[in-house]
Amino acid sequence: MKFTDRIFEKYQSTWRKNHEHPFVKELGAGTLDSNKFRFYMIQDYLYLIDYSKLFALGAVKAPNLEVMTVFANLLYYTMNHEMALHRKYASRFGITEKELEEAKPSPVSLAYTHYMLAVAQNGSIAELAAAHFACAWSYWEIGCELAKIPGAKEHELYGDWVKMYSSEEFGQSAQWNLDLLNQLAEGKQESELLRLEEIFLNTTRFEYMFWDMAYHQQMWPTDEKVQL
Ligand SMILES: Cc1ncc(C[n+]2csc(CCO)c2C)c(N)n1
Repeated sequence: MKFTDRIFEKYQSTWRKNHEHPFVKELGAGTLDSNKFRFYMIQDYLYLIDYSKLFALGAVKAPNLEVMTVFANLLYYTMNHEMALHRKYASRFGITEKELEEAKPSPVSLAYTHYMLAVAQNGSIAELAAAHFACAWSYWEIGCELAKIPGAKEHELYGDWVKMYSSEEFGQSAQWNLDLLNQLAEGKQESELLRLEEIFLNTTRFEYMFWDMAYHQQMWPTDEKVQL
C-alpha cells in the first residue's frame, strides 16, 4: 500500500474537515466576507515567504539533481506565480507590497510556519516532504472541488483564486509531491513511517486552523483589534 493511501485512510475525517470549513464553503459559494478574504491573503502572503524557505531547504537536502531541480522550480513558482496572485489581490484591496511584507503574522500563522520550518531544518528529506504534502494536496483538492461549483471560477473576487488552485500546473506540482513522499517512504521502518504520519497529521490540523484563523480574523488575544 502506498504511504499516501495509508494516511488518507487513517486520517480521512480530519482531512475532510478542511474541505468543509465555512471559509472554504463560502469561498466556493462566492458569499465569503471580503474582509475575511483580505485578512487571509495577507497572512497567506507571509506564510508563503516562509514556505519558500522550506523549498530552499528541500533543494539543500535533495538526494539527487532531479529532486533538487524540482525544489528549485517550486521555489521559483511559489515566489513568482503563487505570490503574484496575492500581490494582485493586495493591490485590489489597496495594500502596497511593502505593507504586505511588513504585516505581522497571526499566532496560528507563526505556529504553522515555525513548525514546518523546524521539521524542514532538523528532519530528513522524507520529513520535509511530509511537511509539505498536506499543504500542496489539500489546496489542489479544494481548488478542484470549488472549480466544479457553477460560477465559482468566474466570481469577480474569488474566481482567480479558484482558477489558480485548480490549474494543471498546480495539479502537477501536487502530484509530484505525492510521488516524492511515496518514494521516500518506501522501505522505511514502521517507527519512521509513524513519524511521517505525525507530521502529516499536524500539518493537516494546521491547515484547518489557518482557515479558522482567517474566518475569525484572529490575531493575538492580548492585543487591541486592529484592521490588518
Ligand atoms: C496556508 C496555506 N496552505 C497551503 C497553501 C498552498 N501552497 C502553498 S506553497 C504550495 C506549493 C506550490 O507553490 C501550495 C500549493 C497556501 N497558499 N496556504
